[in-house]
Amino acid sequence: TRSTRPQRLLGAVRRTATRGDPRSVVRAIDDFCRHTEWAMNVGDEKGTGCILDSVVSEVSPATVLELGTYCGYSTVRIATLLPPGAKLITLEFNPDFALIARQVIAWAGLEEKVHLVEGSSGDLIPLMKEKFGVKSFDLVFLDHWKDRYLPDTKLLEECGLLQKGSVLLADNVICPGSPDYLEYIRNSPKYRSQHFKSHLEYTKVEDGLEKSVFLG
Ligand SMILES: Cn1cnc(CNC(=O)c2cc(-c3ccc(F)cc3)cc(O)c2O)c1
Ligand SMILES: [Mg+2]
Repeated sequence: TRSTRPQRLLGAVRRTATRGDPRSVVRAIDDFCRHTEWAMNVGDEKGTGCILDSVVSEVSPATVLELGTYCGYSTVRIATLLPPGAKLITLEFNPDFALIARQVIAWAGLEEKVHLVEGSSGDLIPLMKEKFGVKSFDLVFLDHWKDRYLPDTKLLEECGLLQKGSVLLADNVICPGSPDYLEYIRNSPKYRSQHFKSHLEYTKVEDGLEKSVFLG
């Protein structure tokens, strides 16, 4: 049967990226998605040097939560920039995506820094403290189902997983969009938000990321 897009993306990584070199893995996926087949990776405009990379470097987080692994592109981008000893927990609901992402993360040589957990964010977030020994997250990257951004943010608050200064960075707040999340986070006295205009990965379609600092 025909391969899936994530399988073809993994093939491109294996063919063109150097094992153990995360930058070459990111470049291989960007090249594949720009020239061969689009895929919903945050991409090199919202990723490269501008927003995602600069926020990660600025926060220099000890603990990161990523919601929505997909093929592991942003997982590799973020993990590459983490200080020694830092941990990234990434949640993926789709087992097929998770299987590909594990191989992409392994090819990049980042298994030590990344803990990929399969399951729904709604089920897993309440387990972060007891099962994963997390006190709180310094950075949360939201990139999963857009209608889960708001409920999962409220869940993170309720579970005491955000502390003063924790940063939430949400992809796709314009396209596909997450209007209820934007409405909440921009009007809540518990957050200070900033919008970074950009484009949908590998296209000219308007998109953007929302960076929100939890004020405690
Ligand atoms: C199935 N699934 C598993 N994970 C998810 C969560 N991610 C998205 O939905 C997502 C979608 C798009 C997008 C798709 C089609 C289109 F025309 C325009 C935008 C872009 C992104 O960056 C995304 O993160 C969906
Ligand atoms: Mg996205």
